[in-house]
Amino acid sequence: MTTPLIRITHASKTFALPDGGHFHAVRDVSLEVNKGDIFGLIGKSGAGKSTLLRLFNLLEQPDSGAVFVDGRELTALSKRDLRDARRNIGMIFQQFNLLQNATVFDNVAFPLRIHGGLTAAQITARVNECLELVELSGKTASYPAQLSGGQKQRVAIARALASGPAVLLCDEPTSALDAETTRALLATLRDINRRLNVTIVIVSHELSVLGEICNRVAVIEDGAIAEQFALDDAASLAEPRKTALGRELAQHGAASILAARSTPNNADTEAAYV
Ligand SMILES: Nc1ncnc2c1ncn2[C@@H]1O[C@H](COP(=O)(O)OP(=O)(O)OP(=O)(O)O)[C@@H](O)[C@H]1O
Repeated sequence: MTTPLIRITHASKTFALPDGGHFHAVRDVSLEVNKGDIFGLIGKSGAGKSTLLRLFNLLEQPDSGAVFVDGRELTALSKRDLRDARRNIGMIFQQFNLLQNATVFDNVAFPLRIHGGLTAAQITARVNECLELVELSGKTASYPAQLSGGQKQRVAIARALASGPAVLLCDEPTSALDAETTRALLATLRDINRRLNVTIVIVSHELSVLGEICNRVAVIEDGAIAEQFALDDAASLAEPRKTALGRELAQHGAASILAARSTPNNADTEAAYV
């Protein structure tokens, strides 16, 4: 049986507006993400995707509701314990958010140094391991300004993975990248998910991005989950969809399943067993 690694129950988030009013960015959202999932959040601009994602590691505090990650209720932790729990949740952003005056090595070492507990030799070994993972071993001494967008995002991924998290949150990770770099970055994320068993939650407004790597998606409309379904399951894809985005994603998923079936290896497997 699959276990939920992340569980959000009845979370809501309201922002105060300058005119004294309030804006409900997230409305009573409950969802579960299973261990090993690549879970996508899609929706129009302003639908509340990023705010919802930022509730996963409490970068935004919900007004009500609870957030559980890997068996701990984040919403019940002290500041100190939350800092500790966040080592289990890496995050990357659309604009990479690297330290501009630090080298690639120091950017990746940053979370390890602030959390303490590791020797300089252990930090060096871990940083090198993470940079190897994202194929940037040759760039340790470079500064962010000397890197391409794709390379910057790879440094951000290495930094997010440095503390060995179970979860990686990705907020529009490919929006600033061209199509080819996007494909390569998605392949890296898929590899991290499979090889390291890191559960990924990814926000995007690009259908092709989520269709490419997610096994499960939720469509966000007006701060709430309009629908969610599996993209890798033909039965789930065949069910009627409530939203236009859901319909398009389901078509994308169905096409991917068909394409996978018609690749020579799978055709051989089918021929051998059917
Ligand atoms: N700190 C804030 N204060 C006030 N309103 C906010 C704040 N953060 C977000 N909002 C509002 O909440 C709504 C949801 O924002 P959010 O960034 O979560 O949407 P999104 O679906 O990720 O959009 P996009 O795809 O454009 O990034 C928007 O209308 C936004 O203006």
